[in-house]
Amino acid sequence: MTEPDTKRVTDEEALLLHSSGRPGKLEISPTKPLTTQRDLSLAYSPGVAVPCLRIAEDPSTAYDYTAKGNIVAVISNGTAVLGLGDLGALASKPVMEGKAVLFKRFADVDGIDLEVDTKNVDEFVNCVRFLGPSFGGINLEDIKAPDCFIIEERLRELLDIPVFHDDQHGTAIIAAAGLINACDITGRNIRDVKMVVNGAGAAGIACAELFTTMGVPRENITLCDTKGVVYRGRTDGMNQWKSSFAVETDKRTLQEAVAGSDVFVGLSAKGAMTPEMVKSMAAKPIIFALANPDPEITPEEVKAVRSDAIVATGRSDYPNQVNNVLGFPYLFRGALDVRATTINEAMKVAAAKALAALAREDVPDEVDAAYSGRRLRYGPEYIIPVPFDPRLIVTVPAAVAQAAMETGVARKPIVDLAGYKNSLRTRLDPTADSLQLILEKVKANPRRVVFAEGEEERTIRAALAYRAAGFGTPVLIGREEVIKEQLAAMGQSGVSLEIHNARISDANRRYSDYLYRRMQRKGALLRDCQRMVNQDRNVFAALMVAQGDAHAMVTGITRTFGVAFEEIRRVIDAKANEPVFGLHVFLTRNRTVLIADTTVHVRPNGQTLADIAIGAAAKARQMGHEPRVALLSFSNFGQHPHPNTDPLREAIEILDKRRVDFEYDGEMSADVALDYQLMKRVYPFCRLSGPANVLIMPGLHSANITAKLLNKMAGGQMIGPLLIGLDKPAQIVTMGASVNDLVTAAALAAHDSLPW
Ligand SMILES: NC(=O)C1=CN([C@@H]2O[C@H](COP(=O)(O)OP(=O)(O)OC[C@H]3O[C@@H](n4cnc5c(N)ncnc54)[C@H](OP(=O)(O)O)[C@@H]3O)[C@@H](O)[C@H]2O)C=CC1
Ligand SMILES: CC(=O)C(=O)O
Ligand SMILES: [Mg+2]
Repeated sequence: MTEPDTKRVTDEEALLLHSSGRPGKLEISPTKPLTTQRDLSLAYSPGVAVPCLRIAEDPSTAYDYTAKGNIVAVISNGTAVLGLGDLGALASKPVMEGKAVLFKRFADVDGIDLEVDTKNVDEFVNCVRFLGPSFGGINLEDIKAPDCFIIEERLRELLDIPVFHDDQHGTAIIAAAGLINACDITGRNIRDVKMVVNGAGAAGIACAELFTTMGVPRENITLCDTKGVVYRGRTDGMNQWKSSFAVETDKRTLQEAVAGSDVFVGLSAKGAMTPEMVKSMAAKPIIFALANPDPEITPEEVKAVRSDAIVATGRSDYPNQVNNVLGFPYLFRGALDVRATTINEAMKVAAAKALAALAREDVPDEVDAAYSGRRLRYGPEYIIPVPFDPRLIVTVPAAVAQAAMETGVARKPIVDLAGYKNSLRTRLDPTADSLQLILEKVKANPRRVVFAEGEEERTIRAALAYRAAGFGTPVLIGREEVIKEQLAAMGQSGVSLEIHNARISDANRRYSDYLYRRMQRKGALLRDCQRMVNQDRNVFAALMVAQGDAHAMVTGITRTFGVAFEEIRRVIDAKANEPVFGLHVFLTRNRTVLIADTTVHVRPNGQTLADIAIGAAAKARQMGHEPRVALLSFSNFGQHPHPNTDPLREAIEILDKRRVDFEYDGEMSADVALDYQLMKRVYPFCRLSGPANVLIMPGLHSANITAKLLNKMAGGQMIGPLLIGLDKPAQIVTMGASVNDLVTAAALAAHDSLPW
């Protein structure tokens, strides 16, 4: 079983993430141009009056003329924040922003968080009720029981959009999916299981309800809370929702209830379950310890006493993550797409069954590879899909939308379900996905990465973050006393890191000899090589990689790219017959573009441009994109013959002769490359079948300027420069790189050291 080896993130890192740049995790961006006076006249007064009047006449047109149909409000009063209790409305905001970004990331739903500062049920209901028309749906979050039951019920009656309490139904759907499969794997019929649900709050009651809908007899469920068993006749700490699960029994404690049971579902608090209780359960017990952030009992504690158990938690660092993140984004995606008036039982059951069925399917290679080290094969350690499975966005919303149509709550039924599934596929950005999968693959195969500029504070922080993220062992080059001083200044004096001081390293002689063998016919004496090994940390770091003492290296914040590159190249060669070049990956919501060569060749000739195109196309494929390569210029297809466009035309001829297996064309200007309608209208002969996603620049001036302008001025995410084509993995960041940039570069270098 995979176990969490360390605390994956430190408190400091979590605070830094939330406070860095624009504080928080969300921003709102316009979808229409607002540049000219005409834009303003259309989007605002007078143009805006027209849709207002249409909506007043026919409210359903709000879905056509406003963003309503894709917005879900994530609303809380902070009375049950995760398992942390009543922290109040404001303190719940990080979780609500978090849920909003998960909506966006996993299902392209625009989530917006609202923290309502009242514990009064009537006030809360009134507030949400009157805000309701603004949204396509309402996701209630972290509201304590029993208030959450009353709030949800009343809002469902008052509003004609889906109102869904995530902690109830999101959790119940995922737990039900896990239960279906755990029963299947242990050979149980869901109708026969004896179950204890510990926690009689929002999540516990809703899970028990959905389990009964799925076939578990009500009398087979024993509900427990802080007062023990919820039995018939109990009066202490009761409410009508608990009463509906009160059973006739002599048992009074969790310990008594659990003895002999098949299933334990914990939705209570850390440590509520003990190893003794686990021992007393039936053969092949099913244990869902779902309290967040710490479960009722850890998988290690369970396995120590019962190796035959199937265990799930709410955490991402153990197998079998039963967490509502697998549910709410996709439930709402499906519901919004058919303009559902509600999310009903049929839609929940459809989602649970779709999740359960997906876990039984063969896992795609890229997901499997990313989680290697874990067994992603249907069985005791894989009863539920993993959150980064790209099939979820297609499978679950489609099942939910279909159920909505079948039960008559879809205001806009989908006619072409296959077309709908295709459109779902395109909602996610494959690069964000593939980057995540790359990082997961490194976590599953941790690597030793040398951080050459080991005395720099940013580097030390990145090294700590690299290790904390589970990517492997960071190795710092520098003087131990200086690094320790830095650590102390950072409040991390007790922390130990592997440090190599080049000057006094045991490997010094071996590295000098190796370097001398490479450089003796390039004018260097042994003593020159010794000096380089002693004094130059990039050379030393590269030697560690070249000599197999580390898997990869990262550098760049103290030297310009050119200097760092030259130092590394003294030690590491290019791959045979491949050019070394720099690549930036620019990600925006609707497209991902790879730009090359942004760092190495100042005036590439035709051959080099063709080689760069081939290398960049291969990288695009590795990142999940089918490459469409454009060789860029100021000129389109011979429009302005000029010596500067000759290498581009030559490159096209070379690619023609080499019969490469990807689409390419040029020379063309950037607007033509990126605007497919313009391309087809003006240059219908162009061989690209869509807008270009790999841009090969004619020279370093334009490439480097483009990458930096986009990074500074455009609203997207830039990854890079990635150094492509070296025989051993090394990455050079820019001098202004952040700690996060360094960690990403180190992880990408680590990934390059893995066999493909
Ligand atoms: N994995 C996932 O996806 C999810 C996990 N959860 C987790 O479930 C837990 C409960 O959340 P939620 O239902 O929203 O909260 P609520 O406040 O609505 O309910 C909490 C319930 O847990 C009971 N409880 C608390 N401590 C214990 C204990 N030591 N032993 C037995 N019962 C206990 C309370 O008992 P009483 O009624 O007597 O006060 C109450 O019934 C949290 O830890 C939360 O993180 C929630 C949603 C999703
Ligand atoms: C996951 C979640 O929603 C919770 O723990 O409250
Ligand atoms: Mg919650």
